[in-house]
Amino acid sequence: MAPADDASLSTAPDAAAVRSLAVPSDGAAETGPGTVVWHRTDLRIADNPALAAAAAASDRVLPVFVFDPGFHDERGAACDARIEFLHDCLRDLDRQYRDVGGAGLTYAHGDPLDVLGRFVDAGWDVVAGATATGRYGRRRDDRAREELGVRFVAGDGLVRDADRPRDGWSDRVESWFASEPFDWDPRSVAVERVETGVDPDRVAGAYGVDSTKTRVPTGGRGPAREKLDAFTERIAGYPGSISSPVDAREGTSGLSPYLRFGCLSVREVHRHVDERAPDGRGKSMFVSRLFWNRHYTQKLLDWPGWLDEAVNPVYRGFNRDRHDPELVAAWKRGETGFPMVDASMRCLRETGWLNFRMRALCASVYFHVLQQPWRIGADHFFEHLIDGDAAINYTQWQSQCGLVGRPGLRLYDPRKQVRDQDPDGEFVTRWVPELDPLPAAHLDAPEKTPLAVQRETGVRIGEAYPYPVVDYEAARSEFRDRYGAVHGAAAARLADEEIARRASLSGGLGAARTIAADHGDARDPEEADAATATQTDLADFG
Ligand SMILES: Cc1cc2nc3c(=O)[nH]c(=O)nc-3n(C[C@H](O)[C@H](O)[C@H](O)COP(=O)(O)OP(=O)(O)OC[C@H]3O[C@@H](n4cnc5c(N)ncnc54)[C@H](O)[C@@H]3O)c2cc1C
Repeated sequence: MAPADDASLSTAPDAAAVRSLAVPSDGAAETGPGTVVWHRTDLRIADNPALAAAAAASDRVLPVFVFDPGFHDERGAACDARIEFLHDCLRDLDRQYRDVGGAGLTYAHGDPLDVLGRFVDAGWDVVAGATATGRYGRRRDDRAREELGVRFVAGDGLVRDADRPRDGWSDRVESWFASEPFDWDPRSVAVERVETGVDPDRVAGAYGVDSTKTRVPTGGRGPAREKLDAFTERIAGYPGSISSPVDAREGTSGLSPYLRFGCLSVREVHRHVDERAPDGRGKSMFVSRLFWNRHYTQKLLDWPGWLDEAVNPVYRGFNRDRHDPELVAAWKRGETGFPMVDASMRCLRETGWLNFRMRALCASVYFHVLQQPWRIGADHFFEHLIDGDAAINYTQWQSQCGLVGRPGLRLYDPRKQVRDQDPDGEFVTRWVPELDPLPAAHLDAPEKTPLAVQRETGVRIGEAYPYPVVDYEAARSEFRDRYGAVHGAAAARLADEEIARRASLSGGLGAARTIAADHGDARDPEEADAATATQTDLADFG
């Protein structure tokens, strides 16, 4: 997005406004004016560890969201639709505070350290929920802790207090799911607010936020609860609707953007489904996804480098020498000549959402077939996904590409995905309308359509729609050779404790050592066709 009149938004609130917040006359001055709750990705007042801690510590809390120019200006990695979704969530958070009798949410703007520093100078304490972040966020939070004394409150189910976080991890997460939510009593604290002149509309105007995406859900806790209720009703149909990109749109929960911005806590979702959904496969599969959410987030907590470089050093720079900007552009635009990939990439760009299988397919074709550097692809996803969550997106990309060094590379065949997941061509022709006149039988590989059919339907491959940008079989086999040549070395590196820790496998260091022992230095990686491979089961989180 282009900043429109960024200059009109200075750092706010200014120090005078912060000082002007009246200090209560009841002696609270001795303990300071109160506690600021710095909201980040926890845009709710229920089951919020930082808010509960603030309310326990002070009679006055002041909830703040800081619009950080680094997120909103040209350095920001989020598409406008994700920012608009965030803005919905913030308006909703403001309402949540008002609904319980508080004054609402304070919208601040500027470098969070500058903004929070003004409160600290005026005597306020600051608390925030601890979150898993990449290196930038970790540096920011470290500075906030060291320079301003910000207290980061854990309570998101991730393991922070153990030398080996993966030992007994699933038991700990399970007991966190079962534990009581964080609570606070709005009648026992005054929720304060300071007027800053900043609000989501002004920020949108100042930074030129204006999304062109369609079908983007409305952010906020209200819409999130509606989705959760509706999904709980239809959960029995969940297993049958996960894989097809058409069925998944209405069949999976649609909760990912709400979980990403913390409109609901993962624990709240777990509890709701546990208590209200009928027992069965749908429920157990869904609950295992909530574990995956925590599993991938734990990975980023364990190593902030996931966003920047391959977790296994052997794969650092893999595909870099093959970087071809035209191939990357064709993938981004949805013009690769592989209809399922093209439909998915156009759908991602227009709606900001794809189901798991299509995300995995696009990542696989990008890295294994087009053989392009993984980070560019992962960044593109992260930009366009409404649920773009650094912790899940980059770790999933590395897993799907095979950068960890585990055996069992998942190579998705884009043509098989059409036959299996979209046999009538509904998804493909919705997003690649130029193929609509072709009989569905040719949609898996339009380039093989007999010329007579091309003439008859007017769909000339090479004109109306491109030939595949690479020869699929040749590229796949070449990738296997290149990958296989170094996989043994990569697996062997998992014996290195430092690498094993950062890989943060669900089975801990033991699992990493077993892979190194069984597969280290092997000549060929084991391969599993993703179309038949099953994903990690809940039982694997031991
Ligand atoms: C390359 C790639 C990138 C991805 N990037 C993201 C991302 O940025 N943000 C994101 O939330 N999910 C991401 N996912 C995981 C998954 O595709 C989405 O969570 C899911 O499609 C969201 O739709 P839903 O909420 O309807 O899912 P549901 O099937 O209803 O699942 C419920 C919740 O479980 C969690 N979940 C489901 N599948 C996974 C998974 N495989 N890994 C981790 N958590 C999971 C999510 O929080 C999701 O909202 C990615 C997957 C891949 C392969």
